[in-house]
Amino acid sequence: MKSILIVEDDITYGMMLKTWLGKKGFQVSSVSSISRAQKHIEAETVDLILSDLRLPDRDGIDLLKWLGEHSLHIPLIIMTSYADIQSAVQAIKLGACDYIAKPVNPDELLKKMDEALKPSSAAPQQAAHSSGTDKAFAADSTVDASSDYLEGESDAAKQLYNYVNLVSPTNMSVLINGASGTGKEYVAQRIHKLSRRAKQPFIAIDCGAIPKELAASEFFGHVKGSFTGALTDKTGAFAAANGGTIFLDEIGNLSYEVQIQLLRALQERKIRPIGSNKEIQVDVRLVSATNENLEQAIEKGTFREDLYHRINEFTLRMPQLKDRREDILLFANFFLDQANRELDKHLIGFDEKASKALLEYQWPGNLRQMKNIVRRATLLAQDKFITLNELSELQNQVTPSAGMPLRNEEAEKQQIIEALKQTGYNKSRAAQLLGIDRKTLYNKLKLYGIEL
Ligand SMILES: Nc1ncnc2c1ncn2[C@@H]1O[C@H](COP(=O)(O)OP(=O)(O)OP(=O)(O)O)[C@@H](O)[C@H]1O
Repeated sequence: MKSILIVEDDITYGMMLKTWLGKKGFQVSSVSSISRAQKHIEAETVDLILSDLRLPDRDGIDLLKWLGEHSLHIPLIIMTSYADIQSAVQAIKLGACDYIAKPVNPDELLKKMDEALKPSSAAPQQAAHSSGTDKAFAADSTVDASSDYLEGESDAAKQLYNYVNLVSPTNMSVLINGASGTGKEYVAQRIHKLSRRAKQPFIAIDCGAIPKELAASEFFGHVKGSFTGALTDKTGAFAAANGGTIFLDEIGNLSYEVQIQLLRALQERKIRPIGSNKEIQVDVRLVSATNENLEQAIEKGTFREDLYHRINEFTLRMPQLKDRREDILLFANFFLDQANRELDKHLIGFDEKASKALLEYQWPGNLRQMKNIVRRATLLAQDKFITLNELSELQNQVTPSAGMPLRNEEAEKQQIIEALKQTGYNKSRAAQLLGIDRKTLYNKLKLYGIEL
């Protein structure tokens, strides 16, 4: 597999390019300055460099000169938003094999890369972006699968783990966005395991669970006597995670004051325990998770925009279980195996009706709910297979054409919301499920102020 180095200071653009080339079967690294590029080239094999022209420290031309001075014959394609002919000509004179104007046209780039890789390629017949190497790329992404972890085979899962594999080795702050129980913490651990920090600590903090007054001490530690109740010195999570990864779950729950302190710690890479006058240098990678819309929280003024940008250099969106149908039975059987081991049972699987019910259920609580339901069913099952009898929870969802009981307005509103969730917000199907026509559903959405 050919290895490509992208030198680009626009992180989002670099990441996009990296993802795309990764899918084409290249092994891609991305750095954002010339000095980092030099370090990378000294440490790793690079077959081709794609470099921006203007970078924060120096420009692509300097990189070319440096390569020449070090007799490194690595083909380099200049990418430039300022497709000015002068710089391009100068770059080519200095040994760049080509240049391409930004925004880059994908086909044109692939063609130029092909050209650039040809002369030095040891095995030219092995086209780097053939479907064969695409497969190799996918296979790479599943290495390290441990028995307590399942990725899934749906498109949504493949896309998610493609991103996880891309972002893990970087130092980027990752924000994992998704509904409760979708596996956000699992993904955070995965990012840590696949990073260079894997041997260092992974410290998880549930920001929703720590009392407001104690949050700063949890993060940064305190010295004995610094406040009532500080009976001993305490090491905060940042110091404990030094060299490793800190995972802040439900980050939207942090108070405004703690957000300010957190931002400072991230910007300056230094923390000061409460009551101490000594600052401690820390090197921590941040992964955060939320199930709320932080952009809305910013608009409401409850979440700081500057912190949001700090924690969100890369966003991962967790798919809901109902949107990864191909994975439902995989996970159900996986949780069954886990429960078998845990409860010392030997069930074989789910019978046909049970499997159908698993597939039809909407899983509002996602993987966590499924794991609990399967564990309970495993405990209850008398025979070799789990049947509908052990899956009574699955019967509680709104059933088709039940007709909507006009109990009270709140109950009706909740039922509409539930039906919408269960149908992936498809109004026609939700109306069907509720036993009312579409028009009535629209009227009720308006009446209850339900916005989609
Ligand atoms: N990929 C996976 N493979 C196997 N089990 C998983 C996977 N993802 C999640 N789980 C299981 O589902 C449960 C819920 O996952 P997790 O706690 O990561 O979800 P979450 O999105 O962080 O939830 P919350 O928002 O409620 O904190 C975990 O206890 C774990 O057992």
